[in-house]
Order: sequence, then C-alpha cells, then structure tokens
Amino acid sequence: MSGGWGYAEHNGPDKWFRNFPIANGPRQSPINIVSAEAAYDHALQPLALKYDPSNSLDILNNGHSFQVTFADDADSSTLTGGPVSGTYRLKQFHFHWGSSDDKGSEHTVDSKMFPAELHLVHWNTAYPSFSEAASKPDGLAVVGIFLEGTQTSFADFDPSVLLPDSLDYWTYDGSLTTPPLLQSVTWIVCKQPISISSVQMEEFRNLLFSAEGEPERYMVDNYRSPQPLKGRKILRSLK
Ligand SMILES: Cc1cc(C)[n+](CCc2c[nH]cn2)c(C)c1
Ligand SMILES: [Zn+2]
Repeated sequence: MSGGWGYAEHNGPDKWFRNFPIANGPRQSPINIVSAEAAYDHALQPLALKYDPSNSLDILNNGHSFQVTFADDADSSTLTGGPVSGTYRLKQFHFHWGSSDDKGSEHTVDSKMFPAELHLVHWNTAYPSFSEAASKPDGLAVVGIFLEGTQTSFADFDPSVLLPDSLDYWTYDGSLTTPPLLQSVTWIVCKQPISISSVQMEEFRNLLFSAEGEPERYMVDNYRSPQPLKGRKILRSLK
C-alpha cells in the first residue's frame, strides 16, 4: 500500500490488512446491527454524557475526516454510565459520510446505511493518557450517532448540540474503524439519529482528501463497511 492508508482503490479498507493484519481480528468495527438479535440487558446503565464547551480546542481536516479536538486534562467533558465503568474523557469527535445520501455511515441497522455517522471518541482515565488507553481492550469508548437528511467556530463548541433526544443505545466490543484498527473500543451506538440538511451534507462533501497543491480529490466515502461479528453479542439498553 503506497504511502499511507486511505479510502481510495489502492489504499482503501480492503487493502488495510496488508499493513494492519488486525483488520481480520476477532473484534473489528463497524458491524451491522440486527435489531431483533440485540439482547436487552437490564444491567446496562443510562448513558451519562457531560460536555464543557470551553474544552473545545480546534477543528482540522486530518486527511481522513474533519475532527474537533478537546482539552482532556480534566474530567470536564466525560462519558460515564452506559456499558462502561469508571470515567472516560472526550478527546475528539469526527464524522464519516458518503458521496450520496444512500451511504456514508459505518455501522448499519438491519443493513440500512445512513448518509453519515458522528463518532465521539472518549478514553478511559484508568490509563494515564489517550494514546496509552488506545491500546487497551477497555481503553476507549466511542459514541456513534447516525445523521439523516431532513431540514437544520470552534472554541466554545458544545458537542451536546449533536446528541439526539433519546440516548437509547446498542453496545458491543469492537475496534477503531481506521488504521491502526486497535481492538480497544466499547462501541455505544445511539438508536435515534440526529438531523442534517442536504446543504450541510454538501458542505461535508466539499471537503478534500487532497492537500493544497495536489489534484483535488473530494473527501467522500470515508467509511469502512461492516465487519464479521465472529460470535460477539450486541446488547440493547432499553426494552
Ligand atoms: C490512536 C487512535 C488512532 C485513530 C486513527 N483513531 C481514529 C480511528 C477511528 C475513527 N473512527 C473510528 N475509529 C483513534 C480513535 C485512536
Ligand atoms: Zn470514526
């Protein structure tokens, strides 16, 4: 795979195993969520997401998505409850989307794809740092939220505005969905999508994979397809 990984024919998801053999590991993400097979687990707690807008630092195009990064030196923007124990701090959020509204999400629900998916990435404060946590089986917790088409700076951005009314969720043990594909993620996928307008979707699709001075390549279809479940159980938070 020449140069780094990406989403093109020569360096996309079906080539990642060459440099990252864990791509064929036992707990890879995303997955297709078969809603009828998700088992209700009464022990699952409600998701508690508390975000302080003053923690938002900057927004950047990292060549694979655009990402908003947060200050994570205190427990001021955290995920607790849900399927996890302890406190996880928000590190960044980003999106995955398609070149058209019929695809773009990474997780699918009963094989339905959404136009985009938001990932809120949190790390377990049982470990000293984000990069330390990223290599531990309980190191990360990523909240996935589907975006679907209808009508709606980056200091002081409050991620709570991106949350759906209901925090009912599915959860399963998985991985990063881009290299290094580390199997360190407790996935928490919200059932209720949030809305995004087609104008806003077009803003996503106007972003570029390519750097300045390179031939323009629009940033679209930056998603990995569902991976084999390999015997994993998907749990559901509400009946
Ligand atoms: C150490 C580390 C590296 C990367 C690319 N990511 C992003 C991978 C990713 C994007 N969407 C889901 N996983 C994370 C979260 C941690
Ligand atoms: Zn992601």
